[in-house]
Amino acid sequence: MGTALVTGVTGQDGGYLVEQLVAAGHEVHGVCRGELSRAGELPHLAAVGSRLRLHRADLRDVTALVRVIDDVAPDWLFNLGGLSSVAASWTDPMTTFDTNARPVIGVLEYLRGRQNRGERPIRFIQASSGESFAGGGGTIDETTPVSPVNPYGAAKALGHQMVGMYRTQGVHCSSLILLNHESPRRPHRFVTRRITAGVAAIAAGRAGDLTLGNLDVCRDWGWAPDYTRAMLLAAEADEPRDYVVATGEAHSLTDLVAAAFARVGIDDWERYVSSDAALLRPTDSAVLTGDATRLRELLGWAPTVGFREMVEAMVDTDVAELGGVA
Ligand SMILES: C[C@H]1O[C@H](OP(=O)(O)OP(=O)(O)OC[C@H]2O[C@@H](n3cnc4c(=O)[nH]c(N)nc43)[C@H](O)[C@@H]2O)[C@@H](O)[C@@H](O)C1=O
Repeated sequence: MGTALVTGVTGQDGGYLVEQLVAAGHEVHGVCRGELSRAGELPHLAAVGSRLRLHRADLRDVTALVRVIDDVAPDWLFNLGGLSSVAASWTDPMTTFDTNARPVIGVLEYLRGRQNRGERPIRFIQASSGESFAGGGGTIDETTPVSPVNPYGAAKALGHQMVGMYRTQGVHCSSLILLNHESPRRPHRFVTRRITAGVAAIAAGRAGDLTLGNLDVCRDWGWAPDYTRAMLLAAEADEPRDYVVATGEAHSLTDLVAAAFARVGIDDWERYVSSDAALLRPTDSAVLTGDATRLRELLGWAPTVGFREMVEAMVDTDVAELGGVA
């Protein structure tokens, strides 16, 4: 059994990864920015109890982060932390860079130093993003050139590229290029949860409409626990590599809205949905999907939850939270 250290432990992916690591019998440490007690109160983190040990460090303070890594000396370091919203990256590009790019460089430098000193190597898994490749449009694989269209994609692109460079220096580091991945733990600022929570509120009679941006965008929406399982597989693989993590299926936002309303028995959903120009993103790629052939063939990965099942699980959770359909 190994020891894992996870940054971004309070996020959607951090939580699922912790649960999977604990279930596999590993010792798990988590890094979080805020009060440790508040992180420990998240029900799914509280449920793993003493199998998870929390450490406080802000990713913007690379020295503090490296100190935690040095203290824990894990076998695997999963870097999932950082500002993850494309929309927010336009309002705070500096924090986007400081949390998504700078710590990656700092950590890789530390790992290279460890290796040069002959210390036990730590395997590094970086959560990269399909957004770093959005400029080309269409389907991305591991050979697609970097082409970000927003500060988030650019900051993540730098982290991804640094991983590739430090791999040439002998550091055991892999970059997982994650397409959109969702779950009932997805924060409400992301579109899937906005939709499923909005549909649940309409079904419960608590809201009259749902305001969205561009319904024509197509994305490759997968099930978040499948994506954290890919991270574990990459960590266990002897050879470090880049891997695209995606279902390979593109769905429009209209498909998603229709599937969510169908789950609560509403077919004439158009009358509930309106568009707000403030939610449009002019530089957005119309279509973004991924080809996970490498991950499937080399590591035997496959998604376990399809698009409709994912939407339904999210709607069901939101409906249950509101006490059911009116
Ligand atoms: C791969 C990437 O995936 C995620 O970033 P995202 O794609 O920006 O996620 P989202 O759910 O905010 O937008 C999805 C699409 O939906 C469109 N859209 C329409 N109407 C609304 C709307 O009303 N709200 C939002 N949020 N989006 C809307 C929006 O313009 C975009 O085309 C993160 O995990 C990120 O960390 C990451 O790496």
